[in-house]
Amino acid sequence: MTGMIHDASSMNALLEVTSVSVSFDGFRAINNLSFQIGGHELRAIIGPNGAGKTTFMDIVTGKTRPDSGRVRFGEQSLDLLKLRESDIARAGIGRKFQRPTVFEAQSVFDNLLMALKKDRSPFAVLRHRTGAEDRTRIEEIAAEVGLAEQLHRRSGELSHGQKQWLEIGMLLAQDPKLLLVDEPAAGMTLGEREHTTDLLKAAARTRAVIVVEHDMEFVRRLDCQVTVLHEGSVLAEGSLDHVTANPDVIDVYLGR
Ligand SMILES: Nc1ncnc2c1ncn2[C@@H]1O[C@H](COP(=O)(O)OP(=O)(O)OP(=O)(O)O)[C@@H](O)[C@H]1O
Repeated sequence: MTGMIHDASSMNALLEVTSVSVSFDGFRAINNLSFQIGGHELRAIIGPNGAGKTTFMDIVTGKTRPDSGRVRFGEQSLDLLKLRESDIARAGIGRKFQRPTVFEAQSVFDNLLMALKKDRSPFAVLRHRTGAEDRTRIEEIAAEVGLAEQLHRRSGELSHGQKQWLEIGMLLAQDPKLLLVDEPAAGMTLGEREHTTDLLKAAARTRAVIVVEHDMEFVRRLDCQVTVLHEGSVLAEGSLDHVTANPDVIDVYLGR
């Protein structure tokens, strides 16, 4: 039965990581890791410090090359290990780092416009007159991330949470098929966290979203499948209740 479930999911997988390992100075940060995610899925990745969460994202985005294993992406089953970081981004994988990197001197609108036009040269963006289509798309994205009322504010004036949403909006402007988000709840107020969960859930209706997060309450609110990493491998997978009831998970992660 397990085999059948595995085959069925692998047919629909957007990202398929198979038996990947990487060592740094003889230390195995990722150890025979396999992982899959479907096209319209929200997934949380949790695990203690040093479990390999960041290294996993580095491998998927092409920042780190594994020593062995396979990483396939998309309908054409692209071999990501053959692509450069920039080509992987262009193939549809967006990554949000913990610290927001918006252009603070520019308005929210201009930040979104720049993200929308990212594939064009900077000169083309400068010469380009914002058409009605761009304007509509920017307004849609702003509404989606909860910044519809802030479009003409300078980004530097936004709260920490709003800057994070703007950056998620900038990634959405690129229309990625897979979005990787690193600890989005860090430093946010309760209200901001709630809005962030809604936003990520909505984004995952039309794409795959992987959220790496330490905050269990936040993960609970995401209400999605959870993958627990430990020592560079998948220790458990399933609903949050399922994985937190797993004795191995309790031992290595929650029991500390
Ligand atoms: N470039 C590197 N050189 C040497 N060791 C590394 C390197 N990158 C990661 N490591 C080691 O690999 C292990 C996994 O690290 P990683 O940052 O992926 O874990 P993590 O789960 O993201 O941890 P955290 O929750 O603390 O961010 C750690 O022991 C780390 O020290």
